[in-house]
Amino acid sequence: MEVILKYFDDFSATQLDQFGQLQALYSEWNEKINVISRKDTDALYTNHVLHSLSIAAVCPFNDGMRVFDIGTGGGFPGIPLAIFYPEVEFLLVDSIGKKLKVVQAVADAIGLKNVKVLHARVENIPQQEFDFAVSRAVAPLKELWQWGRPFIKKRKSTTLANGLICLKGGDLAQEISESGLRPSLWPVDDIFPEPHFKDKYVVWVGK
Ligand SMILES: C[S@@+](CC[C@H](N)C(=O)[O-])C[C@H]1O[C@@H](n2cnc3c(N)ncnc32)[C@H](O)[C@@H]1O
Repeated sequence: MEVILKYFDDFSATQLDQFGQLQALYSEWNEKINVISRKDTDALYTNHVLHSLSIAAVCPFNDGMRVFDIGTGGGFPGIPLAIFYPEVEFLLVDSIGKKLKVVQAVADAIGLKNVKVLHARVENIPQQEFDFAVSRAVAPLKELWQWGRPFIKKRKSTTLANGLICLKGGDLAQEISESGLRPSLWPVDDIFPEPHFKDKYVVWVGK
């Protein structure tokens, strides 16, 4: 938990309590349903919570926005972002129902009111409007954009135009070239200088 307080110092008591409960909740649930690598549960706050919050550091969301998380798995980046932005509405989508059971249980346990989960392949979700799609470790950029784009309202409502913000690692040159897109990239270790974030990027594509 200390690692997130190194970088953010204005959380409310509710947010501190919610972030603080994640360790025990994910340790308990991960024993039953594997949603994060077992070796990672000890590093939950760096590898999962802070990593998710790099999206908030790059692109501040406004109150009232709607954001969907493509392939949220156990709730990343959606759950940390929903704690961070209590006035933003989040839809967390995954095709594996048992993972969403964990997400719903965590959201209920910490009293998150701005999160809904949807068990579906993202290609099949009913048409609706969002300001941003977020995603981590799900699919190549080309596919993420094909899936997310139809749902995103075209407008500039914050410092970046509405679009897709995803977390990716490694050498992205080929993936970007195959996508035919011109995304902007921010190295996560420029935002949060922690060794775990070497070669990890926040990637934004605007609509
Ligand atoms: C490697 S996991 C990453 C989970 C989470 N985003 C994280 O970073 O911890 C990929 C997740 O994407 C989901 N997924 C893959 N393709 C999907 C699709 N087309 N629609 C919905 N979920 C999908 C999988 O079920 C899986 O839970």
